[in-house]
Amino acid sequence: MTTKVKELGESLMQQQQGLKSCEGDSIKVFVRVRPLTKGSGLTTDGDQGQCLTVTATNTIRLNSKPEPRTFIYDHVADMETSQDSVFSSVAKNIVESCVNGYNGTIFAYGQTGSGKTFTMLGPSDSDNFTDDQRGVIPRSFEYLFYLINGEVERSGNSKSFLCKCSFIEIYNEQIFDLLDSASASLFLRENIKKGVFVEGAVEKFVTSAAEAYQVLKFISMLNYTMILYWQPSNSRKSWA
Ligand SMILES: Nc1ncnc2c1ncn2[C@@H]1O[C@H](COP(=O)(O)OP(=O)(O)OP(=O)(O)O)[C@@H](O)[C@H]1O
Repeated sequence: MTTKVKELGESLMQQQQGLKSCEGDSIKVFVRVRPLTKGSGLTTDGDQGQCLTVTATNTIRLNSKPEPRTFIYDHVADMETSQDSVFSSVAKNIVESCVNGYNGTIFAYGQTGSGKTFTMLGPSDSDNFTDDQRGVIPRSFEYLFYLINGEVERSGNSKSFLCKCSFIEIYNEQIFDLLDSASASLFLRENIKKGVFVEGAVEKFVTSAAEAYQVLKFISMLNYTMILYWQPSNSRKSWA
């Protein structure tokens, strides 16, 4: 337990040092503390002392020895925080900005079993488009199309939106198209009109949250794990 607390402390320290170098608030860091679920090997095994405590909506106290340490983030979700509440604090503003013409990224990072897939997609054994526990991605699809439909209605159909989605995997510093498993690795390009883009990646047109979710389901059926960033050396992966 002590080693675990030390490792966690070092990891939190590194994250905080990274934060200090970020100017302004265009990058926000949210922490979610996952519950100790039965059967996952992540219970406290009789030792009821938890290695950290959420002391405020933006603060974690690490119960380290000899002194506890406090870390501050933009937002901290505790073990009881619902999927809906995580969506509201993490993704809602980004989806709204997106409809107003700004780029946005939501990136989940954490060690294996820490809850990235649960947070981003939902429980592994459910239909994550209808489940109450569905995660940030299906909720973002729904909210995006809710906002789009509202805009179109308010404009008396004079406004229209075009939505396309791509799914790519970055593995060993190569980019692969998950919507075209036959394609060779792709290249990242940049131009004035499009900004940064992946040349040749398949783009699927979608007109509703349900359609966007069907594309996501297609990827899952192919047994891909939607890994957009992968560090094979320590088997950590991230969702974006
Ligand atoms: N906040 C939570 N509430 C309830 N269960 C959770 C929560 N977070 C994670 N879990 C459960 O913990 C287990 C591991 O979570 P998950 O698969 O999301 O981790 P991961 O970070 O994606 O792991 P990996 O990197 O190995 O794929 C799953 O059974 C998931 O349902």
